[in-house]
Amino acid sequence: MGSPPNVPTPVTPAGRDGLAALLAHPERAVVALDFDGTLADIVPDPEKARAHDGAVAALGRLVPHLRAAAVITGRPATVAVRLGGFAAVPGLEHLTVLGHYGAERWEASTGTVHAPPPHPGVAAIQAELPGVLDASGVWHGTWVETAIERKGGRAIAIHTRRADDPQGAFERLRAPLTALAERHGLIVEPGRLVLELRPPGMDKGVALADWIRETGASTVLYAGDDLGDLAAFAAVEKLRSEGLTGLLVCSGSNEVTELADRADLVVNGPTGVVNLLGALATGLTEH
Ligand SMILES: O=P(O)(O)OC[C@H]1O[C@H](O[C@H]2O[C@H](CO)[C@@H](O)[C@H](O)[C@H]2O)[C@H](O)[C@@H](O)[C@@H]1O
Repeated sequence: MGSPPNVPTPVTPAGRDGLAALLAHPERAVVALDFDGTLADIVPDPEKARAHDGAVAALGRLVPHLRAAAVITGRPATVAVRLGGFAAVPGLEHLTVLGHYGAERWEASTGTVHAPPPHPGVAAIQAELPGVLDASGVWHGTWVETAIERKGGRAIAIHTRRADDPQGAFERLRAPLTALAERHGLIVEPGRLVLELRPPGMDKGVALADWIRETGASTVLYAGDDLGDLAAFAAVEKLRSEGLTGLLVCSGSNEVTELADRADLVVNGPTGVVNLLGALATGLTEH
């Protein structure tokens, strides 16, 4: 099957193979997508993020053609389900949402979440955090009132998007928050104007590779926008070296460039991702 109309051509041979395999045998292919910045536009208040217009509808049309689909996100799984509107959607009856970088798992088929016990370091960090932030020299102004995202007690994210100098605040907080995380056995996951303190031992690459293995798929499309997605990109690159076919899609932004350099296809943010998903769905439906 040639590429359907409105499906952009990947710039790499491996990406073109991945796309061709997905179109030829969608029943052997899986699609995995990041949430913030990929399926949802970046907004100043994390609680106000929502799936981009048409995202859920496009997924609802595409996913029934596929072996499986997943959202892999740094958000708690239930938060992504709520903000994305992924529950009880026709076509998404078997969607999987892997939250907290893969540590949590929500299944649309049952509505249940599996999660490990919270890491004790998170509570300890929560207690020490005000002192560390006060000592940073940037922790003042109205932005601080909404900058801490508690993430269900399983991680803590400090957002600088609403600071007067977002990048400056990010840089100034990075070292003290890294030291704080390390004191309590956590790691710092840097993202788009966010520093997240979270338990080690899981990342989107491990989560994606395990899930692909579980589905038995031979082709994967992965789309992401942020540094946390690099592990998933690396996992797809490794699986490709072992014979799997795959298409790496970057949801492009001017905040993060690292993924664009490694992607087979760069699209214009969540709008471009939704257009791609919709065009794939249309192509597979009309085939
Ligand atoms: O893995 P993701 O689904 O991409 O989640 C990563 C982090 O995304 C969220 O923060 C980002 O989106 C916010 C809403 O648009 C934005 O305000 C913030 O600047 C971005 O970094 C989320 O709030 C974090 O908890 C996630 O870890």
